[in-house]
Amino acid sequence: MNATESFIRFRPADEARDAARAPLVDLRDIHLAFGDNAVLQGIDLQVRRGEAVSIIGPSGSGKSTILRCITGLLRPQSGQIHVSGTRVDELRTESQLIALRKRVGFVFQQYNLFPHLTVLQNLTIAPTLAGGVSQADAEREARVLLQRVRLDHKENAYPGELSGGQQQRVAIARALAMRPELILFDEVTSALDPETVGEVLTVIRELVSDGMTCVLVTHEMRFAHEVSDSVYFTEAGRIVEHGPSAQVFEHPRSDRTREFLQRALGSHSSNTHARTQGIEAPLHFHQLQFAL
Ligand SMILES: Nc1ncnc2c1ncn2[C@@H]1O[C@H](COP(=O)(O)OP(=O)(O)OP(=O)(O)O)[C@@H](O)[C@H]1O
Repeated sequence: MNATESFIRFRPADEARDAARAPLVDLRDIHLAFGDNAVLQGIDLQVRRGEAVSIIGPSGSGKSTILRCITGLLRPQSGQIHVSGTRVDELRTESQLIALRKRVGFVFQQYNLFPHLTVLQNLTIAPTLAGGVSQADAEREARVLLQRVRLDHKENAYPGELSGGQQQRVAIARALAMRPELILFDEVTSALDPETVGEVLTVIRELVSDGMTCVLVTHEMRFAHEVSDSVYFTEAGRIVEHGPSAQVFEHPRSDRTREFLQRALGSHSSNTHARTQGIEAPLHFHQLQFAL
């Protein structure tokens, strides 16, 4: 695979065959408590390469905690976490955790951009400092990624000069700049004005359709239904239901899932299709490879 292909992240056939055998993310019987608050009580969760997986459920049910375990920010009291062949729950040193986080992108509700750096500098700083990429290559890739999230005209702007949706798209591009194997999205639209939610969802939808492995914690139920290959419904630290998106959303087996979805979909006025009209025509990685 040459540098361009690796950056674009198409999945060759042999990788797809390997992926069918071993999940990229594999959580087995995870237990985690904060003091006497048992937050995760036997979580089993798998994500295959190229899959989009959503974790949905009531507030406080442990969704964000699961993501933080995957990226090594939290260590469970028991259970195993495998990410791309690494036993995350056994990592001990800071350098091991940094190496993991280069491979696992994490986009939060808060954008956490460096306010004193331009958009382009926000994208190049980690690849050049931690990724061993030359400044010229980092800038070239950053510009492609900014085109990818339709912010190429903002490369010299500072985060404070951007809308929330634009800042979140920079945060997604910054995660991509590390060439992660997967990206975790933790309620990335929750803090946005309604009119900018659609532009962020459009970017995520395109990543999913281009084969980026994604784990989404979201309250955007219609979006989760649309983009996910599989869905986990959590309640009180347990997986109550898991299955293909169509099954969980259209034919939930558990009464709790059904009740939750009725409430969430009923009370949520968003219309995914309407909300994704926020930005111009989709631009895909396979188009961008010619720009590299
Ligand atoms: N650092 C922490 N210290 C103590 N308790 C915590 C910590 N982080 C999370 N919790 C608790 O763990 C539980 C699960 O939190 P978590 O954020 O994973 O839920 P969630 O399903 O993502 O909720 P929401 O949808 O509201 O974001 C909650 O009871 C929360 O208060």
